[in-house]
Amino acid sequence: MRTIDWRNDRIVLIDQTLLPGTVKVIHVDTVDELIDSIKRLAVRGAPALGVAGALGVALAAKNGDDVREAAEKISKARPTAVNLSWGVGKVLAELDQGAEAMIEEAKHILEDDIRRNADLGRRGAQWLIDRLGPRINVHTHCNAGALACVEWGTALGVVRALQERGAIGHVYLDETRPLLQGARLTAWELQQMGIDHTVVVDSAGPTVLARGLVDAVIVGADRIAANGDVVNKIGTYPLALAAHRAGIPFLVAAPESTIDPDTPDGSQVEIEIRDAAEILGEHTPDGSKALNYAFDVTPADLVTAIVTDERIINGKPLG
Ligand SMILES: CSC[C@H]1O[C@H](OP(=O)(O)O)[C@H](O)[C@@H]1O
Repeated sequence: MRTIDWRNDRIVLIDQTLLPGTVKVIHVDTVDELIDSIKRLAVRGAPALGVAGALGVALAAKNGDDVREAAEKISKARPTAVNLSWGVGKVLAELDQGAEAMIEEAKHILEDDIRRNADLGRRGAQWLIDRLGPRINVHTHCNAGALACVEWGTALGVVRALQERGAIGHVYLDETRPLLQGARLTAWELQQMGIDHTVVVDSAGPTVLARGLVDAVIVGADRIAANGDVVNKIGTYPLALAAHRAGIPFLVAAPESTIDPDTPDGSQVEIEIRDAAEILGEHTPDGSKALNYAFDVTPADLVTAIVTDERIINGKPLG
């Protein structure tokens, strides 16, 4: 089952807010329904957002909507992952060719995501085996698996390729509060893959590294700036600091569509601040405030290497 797909001229997607308990496929017939699915993280993850953006513009064209207006609204649904506006822009560029051409471009982006992430997964696995093989324990953060893409993950795509080569040891993952993409989604994917894994609380991630329980950290990305700064789920930056301190590789796995050459560095990236209610709950006194950053910035000098579907980038500004 794909995370997101185009069937009978409709967008279909798994509602990830209900996982792991319920696998519910929802049908999206309007741009407003798609925007709601993006905002509430029914569909999420940078590559999946790129595909959602592409399919959303195609849907607008099929429905006879004002396509430019729809493209603008979809792009604004979430600000940080560059893939969303990338996917929107790729299909909007076909506007003059008509709705059928736009649908074909969106379907190409959908199918290409699978190939690109399989390529980057295998490239990243080989990079790790060459340095750390033959059996590698890793720590990962949030969910950068098939549920963040179409059906091949990025960080978990590397794990899947390590498994293909018999080189995956144990995977440690953190819960990733407040929406628990790690404990709910990554744990579920690893269980489906038959890969041994252990969940820790977010703040324990650096201790997992300091105690030598893993050989490398692998994470995804939502936007990679021109200087190599990596924007990813909140909690990534502390892991990069801890990896540097522990002297282990910090590997970022992302397709080329996550690289944003128009943004000079991470300080220029809009970091999504989500509703405080996602953090506050019955355990917190009324009147308490919450600051709910959804992402953070890992400076390029803490990133050992970036693996994409086309290349390995280590320690150099992106060109
Ligand atoms: C393969 S990119 C996945 C990336 O997206 C996640 O963010 P969200 O769950 O808020 O969409 C997180 O940053 C992951 O690393």
